[in-house]
Formats: sequence, structure tokens, C-alpha cells
Amino acid sequence: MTAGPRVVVHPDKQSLADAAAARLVTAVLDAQTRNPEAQVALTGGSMGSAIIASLARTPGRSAVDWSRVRVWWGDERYLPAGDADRNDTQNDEAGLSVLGLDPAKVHRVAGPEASASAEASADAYAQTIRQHGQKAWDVVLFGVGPDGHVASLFPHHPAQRQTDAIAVAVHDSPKPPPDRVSLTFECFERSHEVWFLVAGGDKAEAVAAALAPGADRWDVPAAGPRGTDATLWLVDTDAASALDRAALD
Ligand SMILES: O=C1O[C@H](COP(=O)(O)O)[C@@H](O)[C@H](O)[C@H]1O
Repeated sequence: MTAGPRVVVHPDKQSLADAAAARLVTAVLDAQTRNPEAQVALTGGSMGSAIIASLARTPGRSAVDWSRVRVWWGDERYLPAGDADRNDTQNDEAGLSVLGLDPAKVHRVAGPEASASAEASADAYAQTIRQHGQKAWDVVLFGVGPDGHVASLFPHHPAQRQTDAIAVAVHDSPKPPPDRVSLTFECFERSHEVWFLVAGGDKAEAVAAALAPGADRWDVPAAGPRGTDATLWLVDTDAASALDRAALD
């Protein structure tokens, strides 16, 4: 069973990031009452860094035992460690280190300097998830591209159709860089909570398309992932502008 999408509209990008950060603190605390460790999958892009920056500033973060949080990425651009275009680098620059995570529990996707190919990196990441992952992610964060992509699962891209795998190599990505590693839809199915964080008018059509009844993930990947407990669309007013607001209230 999965939870149908629920939309929460915030006035602007900053208040969305701040509210999502506060929500994440609560979700992590809850997860740590269920299990020894909380499992969180981070995301890149504009909102992926915005939530980390807000988290690093929120006083409520001190309530969490961050040494009991295991951090993953839903996708990574297949670039060398430290490259400014990597999702983890952008999250680091936003303040990830301020949280006090245990570096051994921060699971980064290997880049070309540490793996023979994106395929080898995807296999190694899947292996690490098998070793350390619990039965399900507690929270998976997604940004959404203007084309409706999530993680590195793009519309009409064959990597979307990979089954029987936790992680997949993505080549010829329509958004640079061309080579990436992404977790699969199959893997994201094991999520308690899935949160889409979306700000900006350039994302409005993608948000409306993903939330349209009967939306197909092949056309709009963001229509795919759902949590077993919650599927939250945390959006700002601009990103919500193509939604039928009457239907949201
Ligand atoms: O390439 C990617 O894009 C999305 C969204 O990025 P944005 O800058 O349009 O917000 C991101 O969530 C994803 O993780 C990433 O690799």
C-alpha cells in the first residue's frame, strides 16, 4: 500500500526550505524511535541544497542524534569527488558538515576517480545499500526538474525501466552531465515517506503533470515514487501555480 500525494503550499522558496527542514528534524526523531538509525536519502539541485542550508541553521536540529542518521543520495552526477556539479558537493557546501553526522554513515556515490565506470559505481552503491540499508528509507527527498525528472530518472529514458536493481548507471542524460548514477523506482518503492521539494514557476507545469490523475511515470518520472506512509509535495506558490488550487483545499 502507498500513500496518495498530499500538497503543502508555502509562500516562497525560503519558507518552503525552512519548513521542510523543521519537518525533517521531526521525521528523523520519529524514525529514531522506531529503529536505532534513521535512513535519509538526500537530493541535489536547487531545493536539495536549500533544505540542507535551512537544516544547518535551524536550532531544532540539536534535538537529533545525528550520529544515528545514515545519509544516502537518490542520485549523483558521475563526476570526481569534490566536483562543484556533484550533488554531494553542493550539499556539503550548503552546510551538511554542521549537522555532526558520522562520516562513516554518509554514503557517497563513487565518481570516475574511484570506479571503473558508472555501472561499477552503481553496483558498488547498491552493494553498500544492501549492507547498511534497513528495510526501508525513512525519508527520501526529491527535487523535480522542469521536465518532471526525479533523481536521475528522466522522461522516456531507458534507465527508468531498469528492474531488479537498486541503482542504475544513466548515460546520455538530457541534463548535463551526461553520466550519472541513480537509485531505481524499484528501490524508491521501499520508502516510508517521499517528499518532493519544488520551488519556482519554471516547475509549475511539471508539478501539475505529476499530480494529474493517471499521470504516467514514463512521461513524468515525478509521478512515480510514493511512500508507504506519506507522499508529500512541499511546494512554493509559484510551483503550485498550475495546480487547481480549489482541489487542494
Ligand atoms: O540533476 C538533478 O536535478 C534535480 C533538480 O534540480 P533543480 O536544480 O532543477 O532543482 C535534482 O533533484 C537531482 O537530484 C539532480 O541530479
